[in-house]
Amino acid sequence: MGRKATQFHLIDPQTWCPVGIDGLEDSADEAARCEQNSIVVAGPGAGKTELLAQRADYLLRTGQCATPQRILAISLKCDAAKNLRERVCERLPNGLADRFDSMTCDAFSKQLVDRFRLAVPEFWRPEDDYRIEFNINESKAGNMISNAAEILGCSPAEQAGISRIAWYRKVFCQRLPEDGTAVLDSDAVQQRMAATQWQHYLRGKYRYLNFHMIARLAELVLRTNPRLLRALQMTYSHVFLDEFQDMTNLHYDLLVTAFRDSDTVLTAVGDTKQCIMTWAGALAGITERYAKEFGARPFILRANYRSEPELIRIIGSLAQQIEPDAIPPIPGNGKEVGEGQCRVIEFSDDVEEAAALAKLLHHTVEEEEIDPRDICVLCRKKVEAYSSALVLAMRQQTTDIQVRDETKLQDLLAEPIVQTIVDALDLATSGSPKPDAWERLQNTLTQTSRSFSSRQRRLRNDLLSATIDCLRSSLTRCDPSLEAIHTEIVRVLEAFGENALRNSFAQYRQGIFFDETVTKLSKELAKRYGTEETQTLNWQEVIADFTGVSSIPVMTIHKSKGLEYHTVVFMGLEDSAFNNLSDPSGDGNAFFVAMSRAKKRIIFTFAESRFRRAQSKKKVSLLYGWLEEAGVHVEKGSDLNFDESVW
Ligand SMILES: Nc1ncnc2c1ncn2[C@@H]1O[C@H](COP(=O)(O)OP(=O)(O)OP(=O)(O)O)[C@@H](O)[C@H]1O
Repeated sequence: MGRKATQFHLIDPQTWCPVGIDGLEDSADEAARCEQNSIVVAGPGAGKTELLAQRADYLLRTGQCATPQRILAISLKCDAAKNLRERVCERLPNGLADRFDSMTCDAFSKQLVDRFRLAVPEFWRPEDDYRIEFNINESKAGNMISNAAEILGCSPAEQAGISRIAWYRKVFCQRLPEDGTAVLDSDAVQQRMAATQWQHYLRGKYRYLNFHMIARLAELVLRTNPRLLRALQMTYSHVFLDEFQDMTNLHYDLLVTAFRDSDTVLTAVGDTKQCIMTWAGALAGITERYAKEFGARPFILRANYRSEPELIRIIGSLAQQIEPDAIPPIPGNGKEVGEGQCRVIEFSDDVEEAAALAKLLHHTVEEEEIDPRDICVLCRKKVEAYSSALVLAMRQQTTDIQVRDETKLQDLLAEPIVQTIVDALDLATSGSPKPDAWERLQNTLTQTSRSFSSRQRRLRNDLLSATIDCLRSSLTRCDPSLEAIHTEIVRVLEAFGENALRNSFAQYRQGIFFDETVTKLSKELAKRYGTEETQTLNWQEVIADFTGVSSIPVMTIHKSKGLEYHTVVFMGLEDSAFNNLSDPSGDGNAFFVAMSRAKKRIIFTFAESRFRRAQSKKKVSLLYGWLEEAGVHVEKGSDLNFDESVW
């Protein structure tokens, strides 16, 4: 079953052509082969992620990225990094795909800090047992100031005039000076408090860091260690930056230190209209700044390969509302006219809305035979609350298809060890062959045994096959207890070697994230297998329920970035769902992201009463106006006729 090591013959750049698609539009083809820093700006569905996957193929197959050099792809979210890695692995054989590292900005920063912790200047050096704490954030700045003031013995007057958010941003989002001791001695009280609070987190009783701090430490370790910096630049001949428009100043600063003025070639792709991270510090005007500071060659793509022509027309109209000089997209498949549907439906309340949507979704799956995973329900926020009535209404349909809040599991499902464990359980309990699962396990085996001899690799492969055989019988007898399920999971981890897994994936090298992930997975599986009312004692059902193969995902717009679906339903085009329409670059862009996830169909809903409260459309009239301008008018839910096809 194992794969043979394969020799690759490099191909001539002239003879390379895109893999798995008919072709690239001219400027995308040029960008895929470009030998200098570049910035590719394109609308939704233009194939920006696809272009990166094709460029990886080009660079590795033609030897432009020559052994032992590697490509580093940086995304903002785990599932985007996973999506890009999968697209590359689908195209390239193992020996080449191995040299493609796809990770989030946070994972990249953390990997640098963990691997080179001892090279961090002493004042800022974290202990090796630090933990990640998401609770260290701007909203806690007041507590941090009080804590630092208490340690320093500052008077209330000294704390009084400090603006909390500005202080937080200064302390945790600006470059660290190499010598922190000097800051502790400085006259500036805010700086002293900052250095004191850093020390509190680095050396206090509990050692916690957040990802802002980690990004800063990563930048510092590169800035203060030229040999390390050089090694990084020599390792990565090419760097890809996906969803560049959402990059924060922290991440941008890290990039500047890491790769500006080096031979590493950077390719950034992005779309300013999809920038929805302003709240998280996305850098205004980042594309212009990058183009200037990195001397990047610009490319503009016009095609939209995702959506049907009617939707592309509406997306083009919205794009021009957001950016008046936006270039209208053109259908990538050459279709001039075709399907595509955008509707806005107004309901009297959320119960009527849920009943109608349940019928529509049921119809889409059963009659149109659309895979539930190719449908998505979006909310601006509070997924659980917005979808609760729909969840109930779906349960009343005569179908197994359910909707489920994907926000809770999306990150867990994107974890490589979770995929590995689930694949092993699936292979052991399925009655049919699962070539994809086996292939993924083999890839993990390759990744975790890079430093092994071929004999050791063979042994590992045999151990994996034996583990799956063993699971086949042990799982059927497994007790419905958390401990018993955890034991089965540990068997899978042992087949790869826990240390080998930890060392192969940056996020698991340090701290407790590996153990936390395994525990979370055990709990999720146990919950479904047998410890609650929903127990099944049937592993295939447990796996299907956990991975959600037959459920329609509900998620926030933020989580849907980079994804695409046949049908998208956006629930709640209402004032209470949107906070910030006075600045259309926030909520307006989010609305644009939602609109552009659909391949064939998007429905927006409004409920006059939701959560038993009257809803209004005053602030969102901007968005209704954009739709109206594009020729999309509001329909009444009560006019829908479910006896005929409502589509
Ligand atoms: N050259 C191409 N030929 C055919 N299909 C393509 C091509 N490029 C991309 N696609 C397909 O179009 C869809 C959108 O591509 P992709 O996700 O790469 O776009 P994107 O620009 O990253 O989108 P977004 O920014 O909206 O998330 C995908 O299904 C992809 O497989």
